[in-house]
Amino acid sequence: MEKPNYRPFAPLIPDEMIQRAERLGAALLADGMIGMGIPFEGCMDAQISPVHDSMRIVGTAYTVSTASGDNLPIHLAIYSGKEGYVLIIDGKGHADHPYLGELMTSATKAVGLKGIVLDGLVRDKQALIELGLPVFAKGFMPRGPIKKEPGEINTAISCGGVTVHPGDLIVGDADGVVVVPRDRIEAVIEASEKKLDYEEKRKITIAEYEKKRKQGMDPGELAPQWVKDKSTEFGL
Ligand SMILES: O=C([O-])CC(=O)C(=O)O
Ligand SMILES: [Mg+2]
Repeated sequence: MEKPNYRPFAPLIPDEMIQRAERLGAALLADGMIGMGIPFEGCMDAQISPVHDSMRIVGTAYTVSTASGDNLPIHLAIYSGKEGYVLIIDGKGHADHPYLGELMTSATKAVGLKGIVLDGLVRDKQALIELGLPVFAKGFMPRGPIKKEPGEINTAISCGGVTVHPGDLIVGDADGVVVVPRDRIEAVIEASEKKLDYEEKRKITIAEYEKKRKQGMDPGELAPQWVKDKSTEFGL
């Protein structure tokens, strides 16, 4: 029998980059990908959402490919999992069975993996919330999974409409999941940090405007420069 396509782990993304990405979150990283030619700014399909809004994940991609509700490859990937990686599962959007639940998520947590992103369904929702390990999926179903084929591990996959290579940066939070290609991480983080500076300044301007207005003072202008430029362009 032909050996399954199981590849070695990509190196972990350095801690310094992980910490910078943690401060940014999914939306700012998606902004950082604007204009870089990365399809859909690396954003997975909106149906892939956290089991609980408080769940946040930042880590290095460890990929699995499977289909038709078959969770055998996911079991095999979990038990050879390593600390610091995020399990990214291409479940082909299968909607007739869930792929995993409480036991597999506890095992994922036990081996030190940072969480799970799955293009498919899960079960045991309440237990997953209590476990607290970040799990991102397309929804829930109580039915049992299937166990059949070995699938693939650590190959390039598609998850939520985005290509994911082992070693890519994965960031998920209440807004959804973004994938930053490995060779673009530094450039994307730098662009996202610039956007964060802009947003922090903008929040101060908005708060000052509100305070002055409430105190009966002239609050000045609220529209940012780019809106004023657009207004001029349209003769407003
Ligand atoms: O039974 C399974 O394979 C999936 C599941 O519910 C669990 O991981 O708890
Ligand atoms: Mg279960």
